[in-house]
Amino acid sequence: MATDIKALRRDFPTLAQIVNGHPLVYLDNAATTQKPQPVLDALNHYYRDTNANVHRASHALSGQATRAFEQAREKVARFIHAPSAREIIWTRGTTEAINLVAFSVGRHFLKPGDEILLSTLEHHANIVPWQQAAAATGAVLKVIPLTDSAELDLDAAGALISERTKLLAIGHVSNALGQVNPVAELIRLAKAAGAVTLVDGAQAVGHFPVDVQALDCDFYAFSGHKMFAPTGIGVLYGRSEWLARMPPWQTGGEMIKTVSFEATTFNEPPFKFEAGTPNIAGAIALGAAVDYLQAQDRAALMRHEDTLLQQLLTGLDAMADIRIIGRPRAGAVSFVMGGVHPQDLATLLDMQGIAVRTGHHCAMPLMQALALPQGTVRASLAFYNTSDDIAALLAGIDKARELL
Ligand SMILES: Cc1ncc(COP(=O)(O)O)c(CN[C@@H]2CONC2=O)c1O
Repeated sequence: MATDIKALRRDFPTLAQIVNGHPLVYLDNAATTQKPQPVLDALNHYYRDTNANVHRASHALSGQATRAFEQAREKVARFIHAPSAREIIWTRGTTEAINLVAFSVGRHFLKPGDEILLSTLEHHANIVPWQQAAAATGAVLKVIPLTDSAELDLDAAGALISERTKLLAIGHVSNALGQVNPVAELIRLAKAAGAVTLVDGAQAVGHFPVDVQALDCDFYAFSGHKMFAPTGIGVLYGRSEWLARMPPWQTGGEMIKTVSFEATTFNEPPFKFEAGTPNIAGAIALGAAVDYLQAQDRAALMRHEDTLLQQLLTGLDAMADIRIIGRPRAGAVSFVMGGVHPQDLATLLDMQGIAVRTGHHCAMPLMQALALPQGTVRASLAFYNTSDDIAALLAGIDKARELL
């Protein structure tokens, strides 16, 4: 049965807008995705019907809120095939998830001379926390270079991995170039050297199924707002053996067992890592986003997205003044138009109702490596985009060219 994309689009109210006198063509999904009505309803239902704080329930509303909150955790565990919901920690997003590991693993277990292995493709959220951990511990960063086609150089990665490699932090999908990294192979190589492995999955979970057990990573981080859920809620999956060893990174209420002025004992994971009142509505709505995705034929949606990607790549390739950067395979396509500042092109596209992103995409080291000081124009897809959206973008570029 073909997936009816036009019917799915009706689930996303924001897509029906008119922008600058034109129907919205939303191609900035790598920045944040739109939210389906069931996710919006879940937010509203919590605040309208079951609003209460969670855990330590002493009344009916709090019991309902706690059950919904913990059911959402169970849903996320199943969504990424984690062995247990106890390995699912709610965070504000990918950035906070990575900071948690950089603090509770990096700063507590790294020693002078230890090596943290990153890649040139990383988002700042998967660079700066490790830089801070290295500065605090005397560990050093090692960076996997790019090939001539701007892809991660797996051979170079193998040569960089040694007994000094104590932590690998790698993006699953590049937010800037839409490249899918060989994370399973990198994890295998790093684990063989005895390293801890973290995957930044921000740009993966909204596009294809993720299986943390198949990947065999120790940590997997992602944001709800990249997978059709609200902002301010994200997930850190952590292998239970590591969560048991890690000290808490924020302290206060919820994350304790006992407190006295003499000493404090901490709660068990995941609660040890969830200090204070959590984003209850966000977590429940993330659970609703998981339900929504799992009710779809995700293989069909992936085929649809890939068809759109090929349509876009073919159209851009046919333009003599457009250069596609890298080899995009999921979500995002970055390109430059000869001699035109990316923002100038994006502004002319916005005037036609077409939303794209420009600049360094929080990947300054990547732009430096690619000698793109002005960054790129990035169009990024989701399953609710259509062939008409791609055609509108390509026509919009042609029209912008006439105005430049
Ligand atoms: C690969 C990757 N890692 C980490 C993050 C940080 O996520 P949070 O902001 O949710 O913590 C992002 C955000 N993507 C940025 C946000 O806007 N445009 C982007 O490409 C990302 O794409």
